[in-house]
Amino acid sequence: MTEPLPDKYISEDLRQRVEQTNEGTTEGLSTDAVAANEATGSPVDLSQTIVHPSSDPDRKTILSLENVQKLFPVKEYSGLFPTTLQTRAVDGVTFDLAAGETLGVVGESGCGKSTVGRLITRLLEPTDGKITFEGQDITHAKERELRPMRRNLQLIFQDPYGSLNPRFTVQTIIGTPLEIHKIVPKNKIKERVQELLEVVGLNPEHINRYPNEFSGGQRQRIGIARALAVEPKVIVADEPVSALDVSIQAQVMNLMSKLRKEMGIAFVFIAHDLGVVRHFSDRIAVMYLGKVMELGSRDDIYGAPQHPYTQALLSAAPDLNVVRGAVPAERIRLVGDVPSPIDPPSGCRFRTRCWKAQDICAQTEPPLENKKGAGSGHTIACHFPEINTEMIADAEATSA
Ligand SMILES: Nc1ncnc2c1ncn2[C@@H]1O[C@H](COP(=O)(O)OP(=O)(O)OP(=O)(O)O)[C@@H](O)[C@H]1O
Repeated sequence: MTEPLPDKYISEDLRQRVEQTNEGTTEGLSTDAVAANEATGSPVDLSQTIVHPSSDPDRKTILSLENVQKLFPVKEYSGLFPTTLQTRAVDGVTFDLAAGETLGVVGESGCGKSTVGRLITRLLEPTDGKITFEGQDITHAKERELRPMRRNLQLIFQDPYGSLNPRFTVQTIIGTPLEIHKIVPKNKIKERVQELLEVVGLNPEHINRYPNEFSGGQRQRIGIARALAVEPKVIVADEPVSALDVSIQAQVMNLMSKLRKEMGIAFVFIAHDLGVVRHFSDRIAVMYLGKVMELGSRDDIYGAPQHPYTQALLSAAPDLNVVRGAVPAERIRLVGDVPSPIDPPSGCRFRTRCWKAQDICAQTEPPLENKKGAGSGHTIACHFPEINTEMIADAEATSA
């Protein structure tokens, strides 16, 4: 059974923040749902408890990206002299994140998900666009200005092996951020590290162990404890469970679900697996070749997806049991490879693999906007979106 975190784990600052974050929310994540699923080891089913802050005007925006772009210079050696080209890793991404909300970011390998994560945490500086955190423009903030903000913008890495320094003990790994950000007095650091180990389900007596003395799942828990230590407002989790065994994945996901509610943390959850994202996210952004193709609530994306690319991704994952009529009964098979981000197609980037593409798709880039039949806050970048007519018919029949 998952108990709520004891009072000692939560500072007064954090408690007030959690109360503010949860104010005006219809319902939060049920820890019972987490507990029930922990017993079976399966991922959490949030179907009855999900919160959609996007449709909740009381939730305040904590982070926003406006038309953010990141170009990486790459050298090409085709002629006598190398030419410098640009990889358009992220090319005009816009979204907001509300306090306490979880936004899932999905898409195939190379679509720019990790780059978005690194831009948000300002490990990378955007080439263009604007990033705002709590109303403050941090797009080009220098390291000195970023330092106080780093506490609030934490990153959990994909690789639990490479992300922990093998020469440091757990006490140093988790204790250093506590010391740098002066979270607790120096003489209380050890005690606090032990509390954090308990919070993430590790033995506090293992405080003097080194990373190589833990399993992959345990190391990821250490990474989570390190991120939690500074009581952040936003955590970017970049494929946090993809390197773990399936049974361990469920445990780590359940732990993060519990913590995000009880500590009021907003998450940007990056994954290529639509199944993992579904269980963890309030809203989902589907990316393709550096762009967001579709953005909507969990119900929008899994119940009434309108972008052909989202439909193709869902259609390739029959285990997801999406809503009837949400995707064509016959599996959609995407042909061809993802084009190079150095020279993406004109107009709609997905058009070279899209079965609905017409001339306009090569000429005009479709904006990410609300379309007919889509709920409020559900935006789609497509000239020919698919509408779930069965769902609309059902809704009309119910209201008649
Ligand atoms: N430092 C870099 N220099 C040059 N190109 C880069 C750099 N980092 C990323 N890229 C390129 O930018 C594009 C997006 O990369 P990114 O890692 O963000 O994708 P991703 O969706 O996270 O992929 P994956 O799921 O495989 O991690 C890729 O084409 C990648 O090769």
